[in-house]
Amino acid sequence: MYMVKSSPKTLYYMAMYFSKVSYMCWHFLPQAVREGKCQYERAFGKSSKELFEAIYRSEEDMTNFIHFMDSTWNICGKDIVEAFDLSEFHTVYDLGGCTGSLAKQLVSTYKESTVTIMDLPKVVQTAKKHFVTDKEQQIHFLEDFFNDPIPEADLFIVARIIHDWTEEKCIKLLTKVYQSCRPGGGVLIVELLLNEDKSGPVISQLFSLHMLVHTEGKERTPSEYTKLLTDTGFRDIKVKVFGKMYGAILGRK
Ligand SMILES: C[S@@+](CC[C@H](N)C(=O)[O-])C[C@H]1O[C@@H](n2cnc3c(N)ncnc32)[C@H](O)[C@@H]1O
Repeated sequence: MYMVKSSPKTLYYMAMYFSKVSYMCWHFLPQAVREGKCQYERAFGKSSKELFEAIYRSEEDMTNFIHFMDSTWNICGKDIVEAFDLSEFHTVYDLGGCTGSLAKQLVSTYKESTVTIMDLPKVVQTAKKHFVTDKEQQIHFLEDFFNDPIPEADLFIVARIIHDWTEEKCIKLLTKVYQSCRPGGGVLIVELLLNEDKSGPVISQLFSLHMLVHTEGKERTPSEYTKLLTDTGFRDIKVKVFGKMYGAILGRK
């Protein structure tokens, strides 16, 4: 079910990414801990100044990564979209929504909603060509969330985005989201959550190191996410911990 490439629940691409990319960066864990930074340059000789240029080093690397992203939500996307009742949010933006895997789960649960994905141009191109069919008319695409204006909407999804970036960039993005959010609208953060005292779960701790060796970010506790949201203007923060991999946090404007 999980290892065969053609299975609807395949984790083949995740295994390939971990063994071909993550493993190479983990090799430099001591340096990452000492320097507090990503190890792409040592592992692949590619500067990580533009993080996703390093992650998408080649067409093959990009395709593998976005397949890996896609596969997660085929397995646990339903839990995420049902964590809160999202039926009142009709215009939804999935920022860094990649192939549209979570967007598909959302529109299949909430028939009245449309989702626009904002992602980097080459991801958008590949997603349109290979992942989203013409039948999925509730799904649209736009580009760069850091540099382009984010249009007004009822709900913004930021799944596995905040954990990629520095505090400063997270604040910049969430402030933009707050400004584009309609009054009464919301933001849904989806991430692996650490216990408040950071004593676990082991999977979140491991992923926090994983983020250290190959991104600018880290995993956080529910109160750290709550603070990021309240600092950028959101209120009525609700947290849903499933006891599985990912948790969800909803903030309102
Ligand atoms: C860790 S992946 C998460 C993908 C997806 N949200 C998910 O949970 O499967 C981060 C995503 O952010 C996208 N991304 C990175 N920089 C971006 C930018 N400036 N504007 C839009 N998307 C960006 C990447 O291409 C990638 O799809």
